[in-house]
Amino acid sequence: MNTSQHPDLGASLEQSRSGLRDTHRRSLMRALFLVTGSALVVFGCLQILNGYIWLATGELIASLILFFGITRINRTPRLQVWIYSYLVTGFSFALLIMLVPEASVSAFVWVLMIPVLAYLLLGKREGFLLSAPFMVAGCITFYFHLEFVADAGGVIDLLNMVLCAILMLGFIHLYETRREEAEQKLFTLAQTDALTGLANRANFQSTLDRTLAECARSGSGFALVIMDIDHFKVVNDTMGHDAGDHVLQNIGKQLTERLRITDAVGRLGGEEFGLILRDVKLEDSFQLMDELRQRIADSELPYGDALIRVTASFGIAHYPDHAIEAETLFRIADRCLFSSKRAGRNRVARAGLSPVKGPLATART
Ligand SMILES: Nc1nc2c(ncn2[C@@H]2O[C@H](COP(=O)(O)OP(=O)(O)OP(=O)(O)O)[C@@H](O)[C@H]2O)c(=O)[nH]1
Repeated sequence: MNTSQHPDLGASLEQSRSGLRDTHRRSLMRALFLVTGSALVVFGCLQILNGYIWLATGELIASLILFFGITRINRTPRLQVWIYSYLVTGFSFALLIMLVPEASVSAFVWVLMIPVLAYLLLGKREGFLLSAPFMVAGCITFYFHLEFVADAGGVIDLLNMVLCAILMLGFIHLYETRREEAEQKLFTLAQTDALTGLANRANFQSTLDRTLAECARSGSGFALVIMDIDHFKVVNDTMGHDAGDHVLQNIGKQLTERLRITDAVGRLGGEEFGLILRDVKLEDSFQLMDELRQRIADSELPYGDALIRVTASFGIAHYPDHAIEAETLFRIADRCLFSSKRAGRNRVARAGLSPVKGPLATART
């Protein structure tokens, strides 16, 4: 049964593991393109004044590519390719500058920017894999650049650089790990009903929308079921709210245990649950729900010294037999549920047919 590992949630988490969310990554890339593109124009002009025509040409061409990138980055489906191209070229270029014998010591501060950009744009795993080798290469280049590493001043410079690079990488790694965990927790909370652990209404609705789209493509059918516990108020009023909560949790468990992994269950609110049964015919979904109804009616739930018995009513709408839109399916299933309740409760009703009679509802302690 598919609840907490909701595919939409999975996709969101996958995006979260790539560093910033897509829209933020695009904004950051645009800002980076603008800043580096402009800086390259300035550097290019300075190189011309210094007489380094080839270097100036390279920098000006790179700045043109970056300005072109600003116009593309918002719409490109290949965001990851753009990010990798930018980071690998940028980091390699920074290393190249550091390798030039006349390079200023200040050029090496860019080594510390490597993990910041890589983690923000690629997330923890890929960010580490990309930044670690470039940072090591930067530190080694710095070592050779110092030349007089044997004297105390050189050793201090080298240690400052290495320590700062390690701390930078470590802190960013820790920060990104915590951020991913917090985001994962928030996603789960936002999509889950806290009491039962099932998908909440919004999560269930998006599963229904996705199921509709998939079934429209594959041509298969599914059933939307709305289930409501009968006279649930009596349980709350006679045994207390905690007993009511206990019943809701137990019913949630019974539903998830009985259904297939490809099916979905959610708590729509109060004592109402929603079920999506994939690849079933109307008649089969009816049989399955009647079996579930009987199982709920037969079970006795221990609570303290008492045994609680409840019954439930069901309404079924079938895609595509009854409707092909989520809203209409919901309306039909709801109408069927209402007719089950009106006919005496503890029943299953499907659209187009009259409710099938079952034994009367009971709530007994
Ligand atoms: N314990 C508990 N009770 C809840 C929760 N959410 C809603 N309820 C209660 O569920 C009850 C629903 O009552 P009604 O809407 O009258 O429905 P019912 O008593 O089940 O009657 P029918 O649906 O007509 O069979 C109310 O007493 C609500 O307070 C919850 O999270 N926990």
